[in-house]
Amino acid sequence: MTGVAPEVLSIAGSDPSGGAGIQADLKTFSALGAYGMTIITALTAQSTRGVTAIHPVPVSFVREQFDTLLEDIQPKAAKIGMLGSAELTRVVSEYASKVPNLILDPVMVATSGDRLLEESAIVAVRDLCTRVDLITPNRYETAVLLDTNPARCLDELIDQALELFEHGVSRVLAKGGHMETADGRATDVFVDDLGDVTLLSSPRVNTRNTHGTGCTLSSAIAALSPRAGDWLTTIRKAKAYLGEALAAADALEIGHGSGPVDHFVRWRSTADSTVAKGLQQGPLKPGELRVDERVEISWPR
Ligand SMILES: Nc1ncnc2c1ncn2[C@@H]1O[C@H](COP(=O)(O)OP(=O)(O)OP(=O)(O)O)[C@@H](O)[C@H]1O
Ligand SMILES: Cc1ncc(CO)c(N)n1
Repeated sequence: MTGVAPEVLSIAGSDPSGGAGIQADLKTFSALGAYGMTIITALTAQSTRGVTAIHPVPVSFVREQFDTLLEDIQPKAAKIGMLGSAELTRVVSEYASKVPNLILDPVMVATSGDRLLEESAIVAVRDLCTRVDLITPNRYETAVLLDTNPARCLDELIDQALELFEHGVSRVLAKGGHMETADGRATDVFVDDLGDVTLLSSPRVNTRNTHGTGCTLSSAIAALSPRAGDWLTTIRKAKAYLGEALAAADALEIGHGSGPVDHFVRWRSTADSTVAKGLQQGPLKPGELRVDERVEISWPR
């Protein structure tokens, strides 16, 4: 049965501050018109300032969540975020073949610098990378997956993304959010299933409020993948959405650390003329709110 909103699943950890993890994923799914569902792998005690504790969900209960959900609902796409441990990574791997359009964000460290994946889980994460349709590692995660040093420039990031592809990963989006480039842009490297490389570059938003950008991007790709067409188009649309959410992040004023992006920027800028006006008049030029292109969905529906 196909309804008005594709069923999209987030397999991830909880962030009580609402900017990353399953909370960010559900907001992103909703903002982009998908029907969001979750399988929770871990609870974190976390704020915009950092992570103070992690409480993993028992492996048997993660299995129970999968079995119960999949008996009833077939997701049209899913994203995998925080896994925490090797055992949880292996359990999620068992279910990888049951979900189409599967995206793995190999979360290792939070924006605050706190570890979210045990060192001993890396081998299992490498194996999971070869069982999904797309992986979205940042510069640091790309290096850990390859057991090498983080790329110092775009050329090195391209080489590393291609190396992951050669190791049997279907598609790679190596994110350059953490890399300083001379042109001051945020550039990601996409390697498609034929090994062809496309650079996706967007204006760098000058903000410290980047908590959950990685979660938001992988969720946006999942939310759009059942409808947007090919992977490159889907990723472009997801980056466009994230660019707008990032550009509006400062206006949210949430927390005292690295705050979240504004997942509902599109709703706000159409529904609330005061915010729309603020966005136009803020430090950003209006044209910079658009990254590559807009997603062709109207909101509110
Ligand atoms: N300041 C910025 N301006 C514009 N785009 C950005 C900025 N920072 C990150 N991005 C983009 O956001 C996406 C996420 O990239 P990033 O490298 O920050 O991922 P991440 O480290 O996994 O995120 P997180 O901080 O949530 O763990 C990428 O597409 C990247 O290019
Ligand atoms: C639960 C969770 N998942 C992922 C991230 C990465 O941003 C985070 N900070 N928290």
